[in-house]
Amino acid sequence: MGSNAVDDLIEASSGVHYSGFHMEQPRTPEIEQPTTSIDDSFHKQPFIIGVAGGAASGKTTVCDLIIEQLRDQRVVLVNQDSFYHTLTPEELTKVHEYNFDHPDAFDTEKLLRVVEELKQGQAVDIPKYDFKSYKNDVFPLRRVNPSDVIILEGILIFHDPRVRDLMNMKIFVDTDADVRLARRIRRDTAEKGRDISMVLDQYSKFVKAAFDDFILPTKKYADVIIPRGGDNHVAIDLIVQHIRTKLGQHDLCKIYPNLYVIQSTFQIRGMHTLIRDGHTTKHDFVFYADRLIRLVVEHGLGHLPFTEKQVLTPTGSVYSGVDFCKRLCGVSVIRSGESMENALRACCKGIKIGKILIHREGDNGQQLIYEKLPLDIAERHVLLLDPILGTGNSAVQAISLLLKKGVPESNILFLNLISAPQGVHVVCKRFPRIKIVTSEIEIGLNDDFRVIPGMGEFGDRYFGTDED
Ligand SMILES: Nc1ncnc2c1ncn2[C@@H]1O[C@H](COP(=O)(O)OP(=O)(O)O)[C@@H](O)[C@H]1O
Ligand SMILES: Nc1ccn([C@@H]2O[C@H](COP(=O)(O)O)[C@@H](O)[C@H]2O)c(=O)n1
Ligand SMILES: [Mg+2]
Repeated sequence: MGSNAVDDLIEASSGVHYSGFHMEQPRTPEIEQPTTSIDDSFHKQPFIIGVAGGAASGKTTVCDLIIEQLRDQRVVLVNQDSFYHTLTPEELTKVHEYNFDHPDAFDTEKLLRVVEELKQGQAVDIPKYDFKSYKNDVFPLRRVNPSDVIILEGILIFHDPRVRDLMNMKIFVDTDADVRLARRIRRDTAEKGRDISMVLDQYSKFVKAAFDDFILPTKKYADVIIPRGGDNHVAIDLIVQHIRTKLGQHDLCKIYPNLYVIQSTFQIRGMHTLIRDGHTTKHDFVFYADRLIRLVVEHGLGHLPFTEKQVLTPTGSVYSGVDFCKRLCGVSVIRSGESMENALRACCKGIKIGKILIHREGDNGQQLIYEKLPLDIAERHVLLLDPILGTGNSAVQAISLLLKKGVPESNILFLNLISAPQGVHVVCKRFPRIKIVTSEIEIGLNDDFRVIPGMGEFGDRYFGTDED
């Protein structure tokens, strides 16, 4: 990847470009401080999949199977059929001469507008097409919300390069012509109110030729070709696995391989929704923060080294497993980091936990006030605990202290609940060998260097010091 591409990625992943922002720099009035505002332009880009193939090849069936397997993701299916032009009264009188398999039969400009809006994070109204009346203005329109995954499906969805360019993954469903025709006869007679002779007539006049002239030539654009459509479970499993991997990756993970964002699920989103809600009670805040912390800790422990170990089970069989890394310690950044200690203790019996207190002076200065660390910390893997990574200033102080105590950089795992891109850049650039495990990446920082959207003062909400 060229340096320009990396810069572009950094800029995109930060929401705002902080080219003039350095942690050591005093905040001088003459330097205009960048502001990250929660504007509509920032949102995670959806993963867009295109599914093409001949009519009745099994495209919709394949899409349904992908959606079913991606059940904990927000997925929306957009059919190219919805963008058929409504026939004029004149065209309606000669409907048997109309070629529904030609690229001009579709309103591709409208399709592009709709997908662009969804990409921008806006809800859209999609027309509903009626195969019996040949109209696409059937009310009510289909309301579609922005989603993590958008699937664009249709016979000619790879035809227009502008639509193709929107796609992160292209799938071509490859089914023999005789199977397609047989399925088409069954489907169109059962569902579209046509008789066999009409279906065969349309097939020989338009469908077969259009497949050879327009659909088959787009097969070369596919990343994955699925023979046997919905019957090909191996292909569908592999596709779903790939989508999951891509969805779990924040853009920042592509820049910093040591940044790990735990894979989002509706459960995780739900817990975040609760702890971010300013109206959530202290009791609920603690409950859901604890659940999330436990997930982050468990995920973090997965990055520790292990040794292979075999044990004898009560049945007398050998089980080949692994032995946990024993030389561990936690270090919490007082005060918020202390909220993560219980989860660490619950996972690692008898773990030693040290403490660091860093005082924030104004918005920039960070001063180390107190430290109490195990004497043999240099021989241990350290799980550094702080629920929020904001500017990265405290993290840099804490990590610098651990390094001074002789802890190898690669033995430090920094665990937090939320990370601002600015903090990630600061920490990962300065300490490229430490690992950061977090549950969500934030939009950025506001004028006061507070994480947004954030969740307010974590320590106050967790320990109840914001209540009367
Ligand atoms: N593997 C399959 N075996 C049998 N019938 C199938 C299979 N895949 C799809 N069908 C049937 O064939 C018809 C066309 O499938 P569909 O998925 O709607 O294709 P497309 O969206 O490509 O037109 C549907 O009636 C569907 O139920
Ligand atoms: N009024 C219409 C519109 C389209 N068709 C046929 O539908 C096929 C595409 O839909 P798939 O779900 O099979 O991809 C295409 O072959 C058109 O001929 C139609 O018959 N009537
Ligand atoms: Mg279909």
